[in-house]
Amino acid sequence: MSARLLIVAACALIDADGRILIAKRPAGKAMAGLWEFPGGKVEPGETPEQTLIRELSEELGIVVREACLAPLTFASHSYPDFHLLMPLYVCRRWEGQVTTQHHTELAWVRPNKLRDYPMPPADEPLIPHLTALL
Ligand SMILES: Nc1nc2c([nH]c(=O)n2[C@H]2C[C@H](O)[C@@H](COP(=O)(O)OP(=O)(O)OP(=O)(O)O)O2)c(=O)[nH]1
Ligand SMILES: [Mg+2]
Repeated sequence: MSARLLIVAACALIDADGRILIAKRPAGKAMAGLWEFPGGKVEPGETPEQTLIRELSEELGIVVREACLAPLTFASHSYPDFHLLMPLYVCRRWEGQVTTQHHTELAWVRPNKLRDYPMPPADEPLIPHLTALL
């Protein structure tokens, strides 16, 4: 069996208090209502870092520099219709105010509270990496 491989770049923004930004996926999209790390599909010709700079601007209205994106870990998860490969970056420095341009809701959450927010199944193995980091 072979599934389409989808590469999605995602980012955990971390604030000065060590809280992580998660965002509720909008209604009408796959996995609506689940909490995710902002980001999106890596488009043809993009590096994952370029994808994140674009997506964080589109989705949150902030400006992120490539030097401020640090790779942390990745998710590799088979959904029924595709296989998700999702590098997760962390970012502690950005310009502008985080605002919702796309998601239903945003939350700044301590790593030990992430399990209170339902996330896509691909994301669950990422949580211990964030707990270890912070
Ligand atoms: N951004 C993001 N996507 C995730 C996470 N976990 C997870 O399974 N996904 C899945 C959901 C989607 O099937 C896929 C792509 O995410 P997306 O909807 O953000 O893609 P995108 O921003 O490019 O949006 P669009 O062009 O489809 O509107 O990755 C996560 O933590 N963050
Ligand atoms: Mg997205």
